[in-house]
Amino acid sequence: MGSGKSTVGELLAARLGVAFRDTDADIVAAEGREISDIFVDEGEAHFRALERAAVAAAVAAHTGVLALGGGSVLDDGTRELLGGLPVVYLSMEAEEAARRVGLNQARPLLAVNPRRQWRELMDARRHLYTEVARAVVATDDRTPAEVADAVLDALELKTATPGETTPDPRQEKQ
Ligand SMILES: Nc1ncnc2c1ncn2[C@@H]1O[C@H](COP(=O)(O)OP(=O)(O)O)[C@@H](O)[C@H]1O
Ligand SMILES: O=C(O)C1=C[C@@H](OP(=O)(O)O)[C@@H](O)[C@H](O)C1
Ligand SMILES: [Mg+2]
Repeated sequence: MGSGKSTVGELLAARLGVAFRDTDADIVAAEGREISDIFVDEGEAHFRALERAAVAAAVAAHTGVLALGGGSVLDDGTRELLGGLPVVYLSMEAEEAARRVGLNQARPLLAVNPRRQWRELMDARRHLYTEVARAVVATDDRTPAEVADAVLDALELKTATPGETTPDPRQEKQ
């Protein structure tokens, strides 16, 4: 959570000239409510069932860049579906995670003690991210645009507009 899957995924799709999709956004759109509300109303197990279906639908139908939620790899079937696909694990250290998502209420699994919860989740999941990943890209000291460039390098992908660097959305807003 917070490594930049949604942010970098969108930039990467723009660089490649392909569509972007995010399974969390698919779930929110289909359910008509926020992820935190799904967790509160029906619990994590229900969210995981929605997520499993959302990932399967997106992997079957989508051509382009797909951002998953950080817990989707917990599902055995999902990890199988990802086998053979160019999956990128965006990594970062706990300190950076706390800076990025520590005060953000949108992630129910980090609601109480973000730094500790993030560490515990990573300790339980790191091997799963490594298992499904074709490439691992560290994000700590990189802007989202630099992460997108590193992903392109790691997967040896060509951009739709060669020679152009990815614009940094935070700079564009100023
Ligand atoms: N490389 C980065 N450097 C600094 N902040 C980042 C970086 N990547 C993402 N962020 C910020 O961190 C937060 C979480 O990013 P997000 O893309 O939602 O992560 P994820 O989808 O992996 O949970 C957002 O506020 C985003 O702007
Ligand atoms: O890691 C997790 O268990 C989760 C990650 C979130 O997505 P991001 O990884 O995009 O933050 C979201 O799916 C939900 O809050 C649960
Ligand atoms: Mg996300």
